[in-house]
Amino acid sequence: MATGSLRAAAAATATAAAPTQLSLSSKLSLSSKLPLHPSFSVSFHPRGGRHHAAPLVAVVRASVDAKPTVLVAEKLGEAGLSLLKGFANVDCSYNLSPEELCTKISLCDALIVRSGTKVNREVFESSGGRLKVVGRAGVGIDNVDLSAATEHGCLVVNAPTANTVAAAEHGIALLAAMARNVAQADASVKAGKWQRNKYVGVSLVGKTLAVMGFGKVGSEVARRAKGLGMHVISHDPYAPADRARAVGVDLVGFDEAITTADFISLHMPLTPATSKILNDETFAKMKKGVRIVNVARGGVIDEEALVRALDAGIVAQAALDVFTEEPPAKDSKLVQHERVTVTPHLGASTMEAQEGVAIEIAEAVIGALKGELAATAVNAPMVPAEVLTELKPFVVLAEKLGRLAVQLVGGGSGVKTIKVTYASARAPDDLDTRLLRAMITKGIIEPISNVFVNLVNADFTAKQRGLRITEERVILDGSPESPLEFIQVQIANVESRFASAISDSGEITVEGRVKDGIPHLTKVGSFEVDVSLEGNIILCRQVDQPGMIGRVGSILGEENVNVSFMSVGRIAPRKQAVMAIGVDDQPSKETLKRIGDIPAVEEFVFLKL
Ligand SMILES: NC(=O)c1ccc[n+]([C@@H]2O[C@H](COP(=O)([O-])OP(=O)(O)OC[C@H]3O[C@@H](n4cnc5c(N)ncnc54)[C@H](O)[C@@H]3O)[C@@H](O)[C@H]2O)c1
Ligand SMILES: O=C(O)[C@H](O)COP(=O)(O)O
Repeated sequence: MATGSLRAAAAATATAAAPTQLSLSSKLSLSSKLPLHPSFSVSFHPRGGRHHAAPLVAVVRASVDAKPTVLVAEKLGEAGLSLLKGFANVDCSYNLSPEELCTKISLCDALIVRSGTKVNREVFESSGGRLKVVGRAGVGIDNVDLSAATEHGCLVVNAPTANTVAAAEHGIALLAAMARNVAQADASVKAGKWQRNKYVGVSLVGKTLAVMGFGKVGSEVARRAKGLGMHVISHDPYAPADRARAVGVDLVGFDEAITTADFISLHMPLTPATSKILNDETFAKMKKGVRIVNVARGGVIDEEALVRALDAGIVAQAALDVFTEEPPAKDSKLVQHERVTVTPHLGASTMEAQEGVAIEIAEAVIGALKGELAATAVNAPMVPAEVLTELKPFVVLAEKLGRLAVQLVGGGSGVKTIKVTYASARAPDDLDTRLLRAMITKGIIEPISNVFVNLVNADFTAKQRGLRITEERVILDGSPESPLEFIQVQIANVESRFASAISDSGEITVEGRVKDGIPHLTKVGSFEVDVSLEGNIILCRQVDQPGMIGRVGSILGEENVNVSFMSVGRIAPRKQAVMAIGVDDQPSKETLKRIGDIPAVEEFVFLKL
């Protein structure tokens, strides 16, 4: 095999149907050079973030001559708007009907929404591939169809931190207001009444509060409730117990939480698992007289069941900021219920939070449009920023190897099985290959389709096209300074336009390395070559004999085709050899014919990078 002694071969195998969600769109790409789509280029900039891991994002940079257009479909803070205006054409169109949104979206590169706009599949389909980023100016992304976004290669980013405190404060406000009947008493006084006995409340101190979902908002609510003298427990199957313990909160099971609580405050996302998690069955288990606060999502409560539980006296009171349908029907029994306090989804609505969210989302959207990594990507895999930095040249290598391998396929058997081998001195779990796999997929699919592949949609697209990509690790001896020694891409069960590209084991095989930061092709079939992967490549198989390099070189020179690199790999002197020639320009058909006509040339192929 290639350089480096093998300590052990073969490790983890993965397929294209990997756990991350990935998909595609036009004019989105990951490579630093995109000859097919010259108006967009992409770069990788590791960006430190609040999180230890920065996501790998399919990102785009608009060309200098074309300012991107950002549609802001819901009210956004001024600070965010002015950031956006410094970079893009900004169209603030609020209260669009679904039809109007679908019409406008085909003219937009990015869309910014809050929770009031449904970004459904139709929106992505209507964008005609132009929409590259959806920015959710807030946390919950349940109004964005993530599968459709992924399938269309559209990145979704959110603003997950700037409204946390506002939501927690609103939860506490509702908790206290509910316990002391503030809203009902206020309405009563304004109606000219003075009902001091009717609005006797309950105290919070010493009561048990169950925080359902110990994430950003839930933990802030817990901290504040502790300050009010409440006994706080929490249910969150995914939260680390030590983080809860640090706040003085015990994590408990779902049933324990709902059966022991005097107050239940909901702070989990709306997912299939949490949908209607409070229902007839669970209300029946609660303490009689329990009080419920919901500043998460309306859908986590079965609202009809809540009305029944209120009427049955199981639930004494509820305070709700969010509803299954927003706005709820005017005659909603729940909203009109005497013991229910409601607000119109105001959790994030403080001046401070809205300015913060606007800046957070504007930065994320601009960053994504510029080709930077988005720290808040929702539908792209997460890989630590430092890993991205060191993988950058291998990312380019990976795409180019994919591009070369697929162009070597001939006949009509169809590409189905791709094997990628990563040779590295790193331990298997110390090399994240998702980005590399995505780029190989891009390299393989783009030359043979009109599909544009990026990190968001690579695995999805591969799966859709029935490509089976297996990954194998070769563990090399030596210094693990560099993340990778070489990458080998093999396409099995196919014929080749260039028979010499078929290795002894029967697959089209190309292998490459990074030398001084530049990707090189170092093996074709069983032939060792060395040509930098820049420009385009001519591969020639000939009988090894003096003067061949000169003859081919002079034909290219006469036709004004600039040669950047040449290398010959041979089995033995005077036997067959493969010459790899890097050329800056695309040679004309006549030029290629002249090369093919050289008597010693047995086969040749021109490959675009
Ligand atoms: N009303 C508002 O204006 C407003 C403002 C901000 C956030 N929110 C909503 O509040 C919720 C929480 O936001 P966040 O920023 O804290 O999110 P987060 O992701 O930081 O926290 C959510 C927590 O819920 C937990 N969780 C997931 N499934 C669960 C389950 N089945 N049972 C219990 N816990 C579960 C997760 O482990 C996580 O710790 C979201 O629904 C968000 O949309 C509403
Ligand atoms: O998920 C969120 O961030 C909150 O529900 C806020 O939604 P909003 O941006 O529509 O106020």
